Formats: sequence, C-alpha cells, structure tokens
Amino acid sequence: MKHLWHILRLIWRKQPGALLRGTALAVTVLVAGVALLGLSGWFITAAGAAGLAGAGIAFNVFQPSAAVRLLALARTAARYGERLLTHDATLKSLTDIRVGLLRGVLNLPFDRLSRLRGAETLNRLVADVDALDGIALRLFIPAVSALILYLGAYGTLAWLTDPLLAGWIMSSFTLGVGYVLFWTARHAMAPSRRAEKALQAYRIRLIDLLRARDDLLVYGRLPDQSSAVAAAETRMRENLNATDRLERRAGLLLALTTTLSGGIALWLGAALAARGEITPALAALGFFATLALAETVVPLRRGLADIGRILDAARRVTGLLPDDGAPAAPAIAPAQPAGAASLTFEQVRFGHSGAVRQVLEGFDMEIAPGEIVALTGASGSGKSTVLALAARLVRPDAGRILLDGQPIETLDHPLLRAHVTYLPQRSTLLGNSFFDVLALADPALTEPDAEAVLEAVSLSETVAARGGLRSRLKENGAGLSGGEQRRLALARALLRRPGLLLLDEPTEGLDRPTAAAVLNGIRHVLPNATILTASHRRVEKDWAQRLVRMP
Ligand SMILES: Nc1ncnc2c1ncn2[C@@H]1O[C@H](COP(=O)(O)OP(=O)(O)OP(=O)(O)O)[C@@H](O)[C@H]1O
Repeated sequence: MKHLWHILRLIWRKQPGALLRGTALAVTVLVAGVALLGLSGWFITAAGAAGLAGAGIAFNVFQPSAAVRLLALARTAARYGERLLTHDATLKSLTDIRVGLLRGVLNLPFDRLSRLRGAETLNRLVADVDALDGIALRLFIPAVSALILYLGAYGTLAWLTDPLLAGWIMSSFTLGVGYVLFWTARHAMAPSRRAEKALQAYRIRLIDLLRARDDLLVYGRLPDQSSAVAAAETRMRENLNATDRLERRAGLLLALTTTLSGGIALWLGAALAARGEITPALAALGFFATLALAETVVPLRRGLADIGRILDAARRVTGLLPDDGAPAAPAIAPAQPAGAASLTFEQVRFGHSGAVRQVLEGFDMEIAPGEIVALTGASGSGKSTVLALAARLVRPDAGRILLDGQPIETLDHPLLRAHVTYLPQRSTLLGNSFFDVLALADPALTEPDAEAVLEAVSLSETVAARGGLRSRLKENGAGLSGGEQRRLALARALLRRPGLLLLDEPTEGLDRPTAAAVLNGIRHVLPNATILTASHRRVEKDWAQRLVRMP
C-alpha cells in the first residue's frame, strides 16, 4: 500500500493544479448527477401532487425544468473538463515517471543491469507504467470525490428532509458500498495479478520465440515454444475473464445495495410524509438522490478489479525509480586522443553478488603505460572480470585499482570514459548503417576517420561491397558474419582513442592471417595506448609483450 501512496504522491506532485481542478470537476459531475435526479423526482412528484390538489395551474414548472436543463448541461461540461484535465495531467506525470524509471534502470549497478532481460525490462517499463494511471484516475480521484459527495449529500438531505432519513440513507448506502468494494478488491487481487503475470509471460515467450526461431527450429522445439506462448495467452484470458466476472458481480451487488438504500429512503420518506413532517415531493427527492449515488462507484469498481496489477506495478516501479534528484548517467566527452595510462591491481578481491565462489582473491597486476598485456588462463578463471573491474563496470570487494596511480573510483565518469575503453566479448551494434554504428563512439565522426578505423580492422572491403559507410544494416548487425560484427565493434572502440584499451578476445572467430592483420591495425591506430586483452588464442598471446596468467 505504501508504494501506491508513493506513486500517487509522485503523480500529484508533478501536476497538482490540474489534478486538483480535475477533482473539483469530478465532484461537480457527481453533485450535478445527484441533484439532477433528485430534482427531477421532486419535480414530477410535486407537479403530480399539485395536479391532484387542483393547484396545477399555479404550479411553476419553468424554474424546475430550467434547473434540470442547467444541471444536465453543467454535468456534461464538467465531465468533459474533468476527463480532459485528469487524463492529461496523469499522462504527463506518467511520462516523467517513465523517464525516471528508465534513468533508474540505466543507473543500476552493472551487476544488476547485466542480469536484466531485454524483453522483461521493456515489458516492465511499458506495462507497469500503464497500470499506474489507474491509481489517480480510477482509485484516488473517484474515492475522494465520492467521499466529498457523500458528506454534501448527507448535509443537503438532512437540511431538506430529515436528519434521521438522511442518516439512514447515507449509512446504509456507504456501509453497503464499502463492503462490496472491499469484497471486490479482496477477490480481484489474485486473478488480476495472475492476468498481468500471464500477459508478461506471453510477451516474453513470444519475443523469445521470434529471437530464437532458428535454434528452436533446429532443435525441433518450435511447436513447444508456440504452445508455451498460447498457454500464457490462455492463462491471461482466463484470469481477465475472472476479473471481468468479479466486476460484473460487484456491479450487481452495488445495484442491490443502491436499490435497498433507495427502498429505505422511500419507506422512511413515505412515513415522514404521511406524518406530514415533509412533503411527498421532498420524500421523492431523497429516493431519487439515493439512486443517483450509485454513479459514484462505477470507476472505483473498475479500479479495484485491477488492484492486484496496480499494486504490483507500483511496487516494482518504486523499487526502480531513482531517489529524487539522482543524476542521470552523465554524458561522456567526445573522443580525444588520451595519453597512455598505467594500470595497477593491488590485492583485489571480487565475487559476483549471489555467487558462492570468489572470482579474484588478492589479485595483483602492474601494467606500464603503452604496454600490451594478455591475460591468459582457463575459461571461467576471471579474465573478463578483470577487464570489467578495470573499466569500473563492477567494483572490487577489497583492494585497489589504480589508473596512472589514481584510484579509479575517484575519477569522475567522463574522465574515466575518455581514458578507458572496453570491448566485451559480445557487443551490441546500435544504428542503421555502418556509419551510425561507429558514430556511437564519436558523435563528431567524419567519414575519413571512419574509413581509417575500418581499414585498420580489415573491414574496408566488406563495407565497400555492401555499398559503403551509409548502407543499411539489419538489426544488431545481422547479415554480417560473426567475425565482421566483432571487427566493426572493435573499430568503434578504436575511435574512442583511449589511453587504456581493454579487449575481451578481440580476434575470436577470425582466421589467423586476418587476426594478425587486425591486431597490427589496432597498434597502428593506437601506437601508444596501454592494451590489456583477455586471450585464449596463440595469435593474441604472440602479439602481446607480456602474459599475465590468471591464478
Ligand atoms: N554476472 C555474473 N554473475 C555471477 N557469476 C558470474 C557472472 N559473470 C561471470 N561469473 C562467473 O565468474 C567467473 C569468472 O568469469 P569470467 O567471465 O571473468 O571468466 P573468463 O576467464 O573471462 O572466462 P572465458 O575465458 O570463458 O571468457 C566464472 O565462474 C563465471 O561463471
């Protein structure tokens, strides 16, 4: 529940004026609705009574009928304004929350970020934020306006008719409605949660199916995965049907409650009228006003049928939103040639969170400026981890890492990124063309610079054969061979012109002559840089000036 309040506060804080005006209009809509039906009931009864008493000719029909028309118009106009204001304000607030959420995700520690699944995160960003619009629009604003109306309706009925009659109407109505809404929320919690989970599972499985269709086809698992997608969809439908059924039942119970309260109002009103304490027309006003109160619970009913989904979304979003004022990941400076840097590891200890085993224990390493060093060792011995630590993607549990004698945790982000570039084993090639992919490293990239690095990684001919730098690429470099994709990512890393270049198996997938040419090309582009590679291949070890074997 506290997450719900937190999100509500965020939504409200961003658009307080519009939401307050929207709530005032929501109250106006309800007041006009109750007044409209109450006045109509009073008007019909009073006109009838005047006719029976033979005073019909003297009965003023113009004022009440004008008031009925005015109320109907006011109600429509207020409804329009309320929808416009509250929906617009909520959607604007949610846009800010969505940006904050994205910032929160991007600011997660690398360890957590690397564990996020793309499809799941996308779902979370989209579906969870969408679910939050119900907090203001279907829960808070309707609840507040309903409470204000109940108080107003009680006061008006007590003044016009009788405090006892008003007390009976309002207490029977609010207790009945309160119980039905509570019942709806309790029973809808589980199916609405399950429906949302099934929807997420459906989307994730479908994305997995599309992404891995070749593997699934090869392993003969395409039908299984298709069935899994269909099963999630069925589960979602079943649970959505369950919440719809609940909402309909709640509607029935609310109609019964309203009828019961209306019946009480009619009976008490008739008794008071028979005793001559109020006129029959006023008794009718009480009855019709009670029936009109039912309008207050329609949006709440829908909101509470969705409560499980809304609560889960609020909890997840709150967990990911950065604290107020947390800075976005800072932009990094354009590429500038950086001087060669020394790199030192002193007694570094590191273990991945949740892992039983420490990857590094008292690890020492010293690399001089301009040196090329290859980290070697068995698979899983921690070579990539050393590179990630040197790039400050993860932080050591103990010990120190120094860049040019300065602890890297003290370097500000732009400075660190200007000096250190890391090429992981798998890179993402963002962009529509070769040029776009490369420009990620340097927004001021020129075509001659791009051609120079492509030449260095032996990709010039490939790019020319594809129609040049501006030719279109498929998603994430699909359509290029594995080795070509790697070289393109390497060319991008070279464009940063770092003082310290960290390479994770840079020539993996290349034949020996191409690998040797690429390695020489790296040195040619960065003649002075310090280079640390994680290497299994002989060609990389031969290229290095020194080997550091992982313990
Ligand atoms: N995000 C992670 N969470 C938990 N454990 C991890 C994570 N990343 C790596 N590991 C584990 O840390 C250990 C070191 O992994 P690392 O990738 O550094 O090894 P490596 O020497 O580079 O291996 P390879 O030569 O196969 O690339 C491995 O046992 C690996 O399973």
